[in-house]
Amino acid sequence: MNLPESSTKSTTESSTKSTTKSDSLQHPSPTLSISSPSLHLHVDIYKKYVPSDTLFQTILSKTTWYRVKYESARYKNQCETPCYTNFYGGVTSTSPVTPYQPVPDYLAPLVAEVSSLLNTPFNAILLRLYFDGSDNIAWHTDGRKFLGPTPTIASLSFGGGADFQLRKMTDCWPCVSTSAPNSTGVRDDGVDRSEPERSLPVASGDLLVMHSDMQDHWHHRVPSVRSRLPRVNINFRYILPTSGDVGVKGQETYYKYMVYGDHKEEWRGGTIESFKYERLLKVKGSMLGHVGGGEKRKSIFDGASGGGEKERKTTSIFGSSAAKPTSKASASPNSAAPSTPQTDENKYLASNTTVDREVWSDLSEDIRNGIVAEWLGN
Ligand SMILES: O=C(O)CCC(=O)C(=O)O
Ligand SMILES: [Fe+2]
Repeated sequence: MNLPESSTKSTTESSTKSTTKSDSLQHPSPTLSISSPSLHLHVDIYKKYVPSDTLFQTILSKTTWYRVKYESARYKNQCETPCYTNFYGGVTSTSPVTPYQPVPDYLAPLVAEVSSLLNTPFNAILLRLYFDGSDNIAWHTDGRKFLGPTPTIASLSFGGGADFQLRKMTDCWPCVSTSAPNSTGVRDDGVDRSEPERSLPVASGDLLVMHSDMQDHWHHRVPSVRSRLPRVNINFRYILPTSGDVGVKGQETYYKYMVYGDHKEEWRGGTIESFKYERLLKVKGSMLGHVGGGEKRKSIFDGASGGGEKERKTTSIFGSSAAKPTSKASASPNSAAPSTPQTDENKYLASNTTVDREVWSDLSEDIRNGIVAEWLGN
């Protein structure tokens, strides 16, 4: 928030998304914009959008978290969501049957600021607490009818870093169908295996935005990792007020899977199990001990992506792939030994797995494009 205007926007293929709004003087430009209409891939990243950890601490101390339990209609078994959640807002606060919790006062200015930045009047937020590295969210799309055809989804991270991963779909779940234009006629899982997965490291304060038609073509997830410091994610959604019953039902679904699961009445009665961060720390805190003196960020290349799946080729723009010899920036990050000249390029390559906003901005256009092109698999 209120980042200086010095950050430089980098785009590939096209830069159709305008950031030159009338109030752009107050808003930062994305640190990085991925815009590939042919791949339907549209991601903007604002590194360190929130520069301090104050808000993170406030969220941790104030939020009531739920670990939602429900019976899966598909698998007919008891499920528990794989991280702690809560949900606020939505289109209606008046219906006696529709659940609604107002956005807390201390988060309202943030919602207003992100709404203004992205020109989207977000009216709902979804909070997730990944207490440790085992908490995760599986492959999914955020596309829902009541969010409109090309929803802008903003995702703000605090605390421990994570790999935000993307995989291309031939026809996005849940609408996998044999009648899709590019369907082979065989019903499959809809994953486009010809396209490498992407992995974007996100750190505390980073705002990641998916927009345009991306939810129809890409899944995303945050996999388990061997260790991670507690991480909070705020996801900003705009439920269309005009979406009528569909919107109200959609809102209810969010509350079901983020708040009360199959225990709506207990929630209403105030007896559903909930968690405060302090309590979690007391009960589970010792497990964080093995994180040791600090969190170890792992790139997907060293097999720490977790999730128990067979890994496919994944590229990382901020991680070690940036050091692969497909661009001028071909030295290994570790090769930035003391004797290496401290050029911007070398500083970038030496900069761990997280891009340094200043260094990235200072890289020449062709190096940035080379790295982005590599990330896109071009
Ligand atoms: O934690 C994240 O970065 C992503 C969360 C997410 O995808 C969601 O809430 O839909
Ligand atoms: Fe999501």
